[in-house]
Amino acid sequence: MVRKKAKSKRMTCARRYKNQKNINEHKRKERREARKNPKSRKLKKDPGIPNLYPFKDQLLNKIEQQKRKLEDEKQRQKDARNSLFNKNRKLNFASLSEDASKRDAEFDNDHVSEEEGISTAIDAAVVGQKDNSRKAYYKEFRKVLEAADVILEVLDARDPLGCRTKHIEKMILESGSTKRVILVLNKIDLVPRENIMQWLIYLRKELPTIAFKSSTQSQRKNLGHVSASVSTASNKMLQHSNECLGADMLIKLLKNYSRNLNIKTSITVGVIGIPNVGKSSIINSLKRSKVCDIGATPGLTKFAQEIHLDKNIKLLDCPGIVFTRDKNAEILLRNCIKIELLDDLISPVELIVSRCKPEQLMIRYNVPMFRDVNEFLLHLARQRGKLKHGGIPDIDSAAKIVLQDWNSGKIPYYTIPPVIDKNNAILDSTIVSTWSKEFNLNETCNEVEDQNILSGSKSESDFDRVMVDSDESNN
Ligand SMILES: Nc1nc2c(ncn2[C@@H]2O[C@H](COP(=O)(O)OP(=O)(O)OP(=O)(O)O)[C@@H](O)[C@H]2O)c(=O)[nH]1
Repeated sequence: MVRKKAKSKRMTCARRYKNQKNINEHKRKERREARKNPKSRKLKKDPGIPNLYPFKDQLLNKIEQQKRKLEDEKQRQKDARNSLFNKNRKLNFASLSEDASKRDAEFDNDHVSEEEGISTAIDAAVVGQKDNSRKAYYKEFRKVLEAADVILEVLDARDPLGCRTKHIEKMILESGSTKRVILVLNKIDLVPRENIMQWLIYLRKELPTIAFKSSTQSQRKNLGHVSASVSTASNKMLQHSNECLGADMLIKLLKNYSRNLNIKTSITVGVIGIPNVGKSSIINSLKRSKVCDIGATPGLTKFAQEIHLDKNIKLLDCPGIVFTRDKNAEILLRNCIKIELLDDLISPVELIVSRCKPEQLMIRYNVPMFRDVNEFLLHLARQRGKLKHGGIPDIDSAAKIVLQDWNSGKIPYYTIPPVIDKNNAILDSTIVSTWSKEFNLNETCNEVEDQNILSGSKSESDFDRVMVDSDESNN
């Protein structure tokens, strides 16, 4: 029997193109229809098991049992993970200390004596947050701490004490190791210059401190530096510039240290601080190119990253860590916890509203007079079109807007340093004088250089300010 030859499906190009065009047109039409009538896009609801099905009860029981079994299994795995982690935590200390002992035996001894303090930190870093990655961040943080010769502790100039981790500083300094700590007061463009000067005086009583503004330029390479030696007049023009300020002074300090200690190889400089203070931005500014990812979301840096600034200086970027279990409104205002992880968005906004003048918020958000935070958020939600089904104002979305503005500096705020109390000082005041020679502090970090850096920044009279109490109790 002769088999009939199958008909070829080949067609002319013209026909194929025409078919494709028709298909595209059809899909476009479907999309348009779906946009016009979103309900039609919804998946059909599962009708469930029909009542007439004779074994409905048995089937439902079986499903229920399976569900319960699955939940039990999940809980069991969770418990096992937790107990394993608790067991490992102590081991981690031992192994980390072992590494440290290779570098510096004394550091290790003190570290063990500080176990209580660090344990609190690790608890804080791991427990009580929905973000479990903090455990990994803490490990990276320890690595940086142990590898660094000089540690740059980055503080947000708007609330330096709120960002400071004094127990870590104390642990490093009292370990008797040769590690040095420099405080970097970043984001000075968000604070009036008089206030920065006050903070520099306050902080320099305990540790070398420099004022810094990271570059916020968007290009990948050739990020600009402004030298402190440029004239005051031209610096004034930099008031709104995106270029970096203070990099020269910082590099000079590090080079002085390397030269004075006659270090032939490179020095390792660890950059630490709570999330979002600008650690990665500082590294990018020093390197003059975008070598680290930066962004307004806290917790962007996830691993320690090594960057070679030049043959003498190696920088280590570090994930930011919050050293407290507490999640009170004060801490939330430091932008160190992701807004998405907050259970209560209203309390921090309430704190902001209580600190701002009502007129300030009314002008900024173009809302009418309000009596309390709820009324303010209702106005704002309506004004910004943040509405839920049925036109109900979405106050959570409105609260997010306010928190984002607070953190990005659109609502300007700053803190005043407390009165210097020698009896209350945690760090020994002799530290600065001892280190002064190593860093040539008197030559590099003096008032004239500071004035040069700050001459372009805004003065107190230009600020419609919000005053915040300087609170370090949570660190
Ligand atoms: N205005 C201003 N903004 C800055 C400055 N430095 C950093 N920022 C901004 O602050 C935000 C956080 O900067 P990052 O460098 O990502 O901060 P980080 O400390 O590395 O953050 P994590 O990776 O979360 O630990 C970014 O939106 C930066 O643009 C500064 O000097 N001035």
